[in-house]
Amino acid sequence: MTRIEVAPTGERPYQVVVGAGLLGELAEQVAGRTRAAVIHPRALRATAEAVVTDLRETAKVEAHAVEVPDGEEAKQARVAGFCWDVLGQVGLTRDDVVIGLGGGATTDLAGFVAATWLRGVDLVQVPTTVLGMVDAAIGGKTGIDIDAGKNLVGAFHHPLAVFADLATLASLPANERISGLAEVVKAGFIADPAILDLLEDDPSGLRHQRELIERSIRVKAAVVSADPREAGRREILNYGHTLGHAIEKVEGFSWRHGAAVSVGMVFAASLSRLALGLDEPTADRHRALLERIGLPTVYRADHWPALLDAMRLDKKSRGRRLRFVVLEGLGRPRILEDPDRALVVAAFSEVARELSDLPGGDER
Ligand SMILES: NC(=O)c1ccc[n+]([C@@H]2O[C@H](COP(=O)([O-])OP(=O)(O)OC[C@H]3O[C@@H](n4cnc5c(N)ncnc54)[C@H](O)[C@@H]3O)[C@@H](O)[C@H]2O)c1
Ligand SMILES: O=C(O)C(=O)C[C@@H](O)[C@H](O)[C@H](O)COP(=O)(O)O
Ligand SMILES: [Zn+2]
Repeated sequence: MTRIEVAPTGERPYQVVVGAGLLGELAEQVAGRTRAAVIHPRALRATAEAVVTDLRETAKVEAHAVEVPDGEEAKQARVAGFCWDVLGQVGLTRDDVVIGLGGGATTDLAGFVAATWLRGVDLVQVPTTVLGMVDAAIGGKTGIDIDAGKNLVGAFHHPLAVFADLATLASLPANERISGLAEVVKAGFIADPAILDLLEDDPSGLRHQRELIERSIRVKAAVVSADPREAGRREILNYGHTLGHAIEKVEGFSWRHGAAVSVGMVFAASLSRLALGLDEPTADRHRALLERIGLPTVYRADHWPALLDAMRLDKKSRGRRLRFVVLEGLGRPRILEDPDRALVVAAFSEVARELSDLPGGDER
């Protein structure tokens, strides 16, 4: 078992525990509470039942399963409302705890519910996807989507602990694992290039899975510890996300997050080359690696006006100015303020394809 500390300035420090079979650890964490609400997606009903039984029998906690839709469908105001109603019915108090069990969509929702219920109750995150383990469950960003865009409503609310149980990944579909690898690649380009070497050695991410997960967690833990509320440095975790989130919005949240971020990183690498002179081998390494992993690297050209509109509501924007995370070099991210529009269009043209030239299949 590995324990990685997150020590956000001004907040209580907590651990990300990585291992296989962490139910006992979870029971120990919540023992002493009266109630726990385990928010989980439909796909994890059996796992949630096992967790609830264990919490009741081992930790003597009155645990309740709260089932929400799978994936992004859960990140909606009406689903948060459903969860609040259930918490009201079971009488969850400020001494009790919300547990987010699932992928990033579930942990984002559960975190938001915990942040808002009674103006904030304790939260424990149990990510069950690669993406949730390396990114979403850590760092306290919680939220939901609205028609105007991705994650536009939310709160910062750090968990008490994160239990990344590698055994849960056994049932994860391959396309979800691949989507999660996009955030692993992001961690590689912005902070830890050894991650890129490991993925180039085995693009499935399976042979080096544990090392990839732990290295990515360390990147995220270091960044959010230094800047828990995104006053500055934390923005680097948004590499590839300005265009990525816009794609998710324009596609009605039907694309996987990692797939959208993958296209967004190829775009950001092109912008880095055009605006800052990022060296070509590093820029080209993005597309080459993401394609080998099986992630998309192109997007339909005709959606550019809608993407631009969506990017204006990105949380990094200030007034009318767009801001992007770009690379000066490998592992050297920075913010690019209000770049010349011609450069942004030129970078987009490198990922843009006519509809007839787009690959078929379920690339998203
Ligand atoms: N808060 C943050 O810092 C942060 C960081 C990165 C991403 N995110 C968010 O995370 C979300 C994406 O998360 P995700 O990629 O984990 O996808 P997801 O939560 O949508 O899960 C993908 C699918 O896999 C199912 N699933 C989850 N665990 C499973 C398992 N072990 N076995 C079988 N099926 C399982 C889910 O029910 C869902 O259908 C996006 O909404 C994104 O915005 C948040
Ligand atoms: O933790 C962060 O900070 C991130 O930006 C991590 C991202 O991978 C993640 O997708 C996050 O939800 C994006 O946040 P947002 O503030 O751009 O909505
Ligand atoms: Zn992300």
